Amino acid sequence: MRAVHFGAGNIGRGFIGLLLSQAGYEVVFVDVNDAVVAELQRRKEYVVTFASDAGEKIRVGGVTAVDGKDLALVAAAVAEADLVTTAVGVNILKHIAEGIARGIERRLENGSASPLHVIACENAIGGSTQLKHHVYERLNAELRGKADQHVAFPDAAVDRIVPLQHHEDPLAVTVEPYCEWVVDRSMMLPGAKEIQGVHYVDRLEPYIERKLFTVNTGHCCAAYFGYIQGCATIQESMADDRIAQRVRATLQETGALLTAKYGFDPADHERYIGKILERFRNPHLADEVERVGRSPIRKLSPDDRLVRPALQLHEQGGNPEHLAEAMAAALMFDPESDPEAQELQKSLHSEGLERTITAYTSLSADHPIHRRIVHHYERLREHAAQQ
Ligand SMILES: NC(=O)C1=CN([C@@H]2O[C@H](COP(=O)(O)OP(=O)(O)OC[C@H]3O[C@@H](n4cnc5c(N)ncnc54)[C@H](O)[C@@H]3O)[C@@H](O)[C@H]2O)C=CC1
Ligand SMILES: O=P(O)(O)OC[C@H]1O[C@](O)(CO)[C@@H](O)[C@@H]1O
Repeated sequence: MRAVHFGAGNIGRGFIGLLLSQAGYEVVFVDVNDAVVAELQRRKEYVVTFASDAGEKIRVGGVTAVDGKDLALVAAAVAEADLVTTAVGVNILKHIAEGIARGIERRLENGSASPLHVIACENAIGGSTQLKHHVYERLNAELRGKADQHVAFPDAAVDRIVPLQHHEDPLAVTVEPYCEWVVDRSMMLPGAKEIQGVHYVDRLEPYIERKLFTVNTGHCCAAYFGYIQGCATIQESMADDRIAQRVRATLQETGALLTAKYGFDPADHERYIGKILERFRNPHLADEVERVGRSPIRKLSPDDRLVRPALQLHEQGGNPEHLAEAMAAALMFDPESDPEAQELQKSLHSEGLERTITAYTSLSADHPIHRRIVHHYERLREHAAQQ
C-alpha cells in the first residue's frame, strides 16, 4: 500500500507519516523543501523521539519523497497512490490542488477505478472539503462526475503537539506522546479500507469543534498572552499563574458552549480541559509562542478557534468575555517574521482598531463581542505601556 503525503514538516513526519508507516503504508512525502526532499530520498528513513521521561525513539522506514515543484512527478505519485493525505497548512491547500487534480485525471483516464481517499490533516473545520473544492475547480465536468464515484475527501481532525524542530538532522522530529486522528466515515467511499490507528466516526463535527475550541483555542490564548508578557515558550507562559488562569477561563467558556451544544458530560469535559493544560505544560518540550500564535489573521477568521466559539456562545446567551480578551491579545501579536501579524499591525495603523476588527473577524462595530474586543485591546495596550 502506498500513501502520498503532502508536507514533510512537523506533523507530516512526526504524526501522519509515522502512523501511516506503522499501519503498513510505504509513505511518499511531497514537499517543496529541497533539503528535506533530498534527505528523505537518500536515507529513506527518519527518527521520531517522544517528549517524555523515557524519551523513546522510533525509526520510521519505508519512506521517500518527491519534489512538490515538479508537477508531473506529483501527478504520477497521486495516480499510483492508495491514499493521499496532507499537512501543509490550510492556506497552502490551493497550491497543492493542481498536482492532486492532474493525478486524479490520470487515474480516471487510465480507466483505473481503484478508490482514492484524500484526507487533509490541517487545523481547520472542513479541511478536506476545502481541498476538494480547489481540486474540483481544476477538473472538467466529465472528470468531476467520474471523481464523484471513485475519489472521496473525508474531513478529519488531527491532534498532536509538534513544536518547531532545532536538530542538526533535518529529518529528526520530537513530538508529544499523545495523538489522535479522527476521520469522518460518512464521507468515505463504500467498502473503504480503514487505516489502523485512525479513529473513524459517523459525525465529525463534535470531535473537530471539541478539539479546535479546546486544544487550539487554549493554545493560542497561552501564546498571545505569553507573547505580551515577553514569554518565549508556551511552557514559560503556562508557568505564569495569571496567564494559566486566563487560558482556563477561556476554556470554560468554550466548554460551556460544547457541553450545551453536544451534550458532553461537564465533569468529563473538565477532565479533558485539565489534560490539555497538562499537555501545554509538557516540560520535555519548548514550544515557541511565535509558532503557536502564528498566522493571527487565520486564527481571528470567522470560522476559526476564537470567533466561531465566541459567536456560538453569544448566540446561546453566554458571555464570551475571555474569548474577546484573547482576540484583543491576538491583535497585539506582532513578530516581524510573521507576515499575517505584520499585515494586522499595518491595518491597525492605517485603518484603526474598529475597522481592523471588523475586517478580520467579520464582527460589525455594533456587535457586543466587537465592543468587548475594543475594550480589552485598549486595556491591554494601556497595561503594556505602563510596564
Ligand atoms: N505542528 C503541530 O503541532 C500541528 C499542526 N497541525 C496542522 O498541520 C499542518 C502543518 O503544520 P506543521 O507540520 O506544524 O507545519 P510545518 O511548517 O512544519 O510543515 C508544513 C510543510 O509543508 C511544506 N509545504 C509548503 N508548501 C508546500 C507545497 N506547495 N507542496 C508541498 N509541501 C509544501 C513545507 O515545506 C513544510 O515542510 C497545519 O495545517 C497545522 O495547523 C495540526 C495539528 C498539530
Ligand atoms: O497549526 P496552527 O493552526 O497554526 O496552530 C498551532 C496549533 O497546532 C498545534 O500544533 C496542534 O494542534 C497546537 O499546538 C496549536 O494550537
